[in-house]
Amino acid sequence: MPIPEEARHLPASMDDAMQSPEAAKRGTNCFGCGPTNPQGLHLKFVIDAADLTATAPVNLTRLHEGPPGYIHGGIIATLLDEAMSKLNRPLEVLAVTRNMQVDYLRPSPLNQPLTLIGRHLRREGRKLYHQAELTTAEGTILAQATGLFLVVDPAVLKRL
Ligand SMILES: CCCCC/C=C\C/C=C\C/C=C\C/C=C\CCCC(=O)SCCNC(=O)CCNC(=O)[C@H](O)C(C)(C)COP(=O)(O)OP(=O)(O)OC[C@H]1O[C@@H](n2cnc3c(N)ncnc32)[C@H](O)[C@@H]1OP(=O)(O)O
Repeated sequence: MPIPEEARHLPASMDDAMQSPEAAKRGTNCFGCGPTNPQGLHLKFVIDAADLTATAPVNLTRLHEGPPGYIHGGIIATLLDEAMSKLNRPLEVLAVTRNMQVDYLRPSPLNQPLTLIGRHLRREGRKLYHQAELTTAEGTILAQATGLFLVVDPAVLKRL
């Protein structure tokens, strides 16, 4: 399966490196957004390259339950991390999470349409500062995170 646009973490300049069948197989297996990962969250992001945001609808079931009726906190952190990581492509960088801080403001319900959004705040050299939120359909913020992502040399891909 070719890697769909919403499942890409790499800058467009690296698309050629992801053409081989093996790279495409690995590139569709991300736990957050990979369409072929049977255990994955299958998030589908829309990227706004002008605003530098990545937005995805979320509606999880008991498979990801923590407190009864609510999303597990570790899964919430995953959602927020994933939303921030999606900013690689509009920023034209390869970057990975170095540090993130999560604030769980309210319990995040299962079986309800929620919105996940990642936003780029600023860049200082190879340090990218991002922010992400999980909100209700009405816009109430349930959880938020700030993240430090570090730009890495695209040559690391060859070593993996
Ligand atoms: C992890 C694999 C790496 C290879 C990636 C290749 C392909 C990846 C493909 C797609 C990539 C994108 C995402 C796909 C997957 C999932 C999506 C979700 C995102 C993730 O799930 S992604 C996985 C989790 N992620 C990691 O697995 C990172 C493990 N990690 C490392 O691989 C190293 O850590 C690295 C290379 C990042 C940096 O290593 P390094 O040696 O180059 O950098 P160093 O340590 O020198 O720090 C540099 C400057 O950051 C400052 N600094 C550090 N910590 C700070 C803090 N807390 N607050 C403020 N500043 C801080 C220092 O103070 C220094 O600052 P200064 O330069 O000013 O002195």
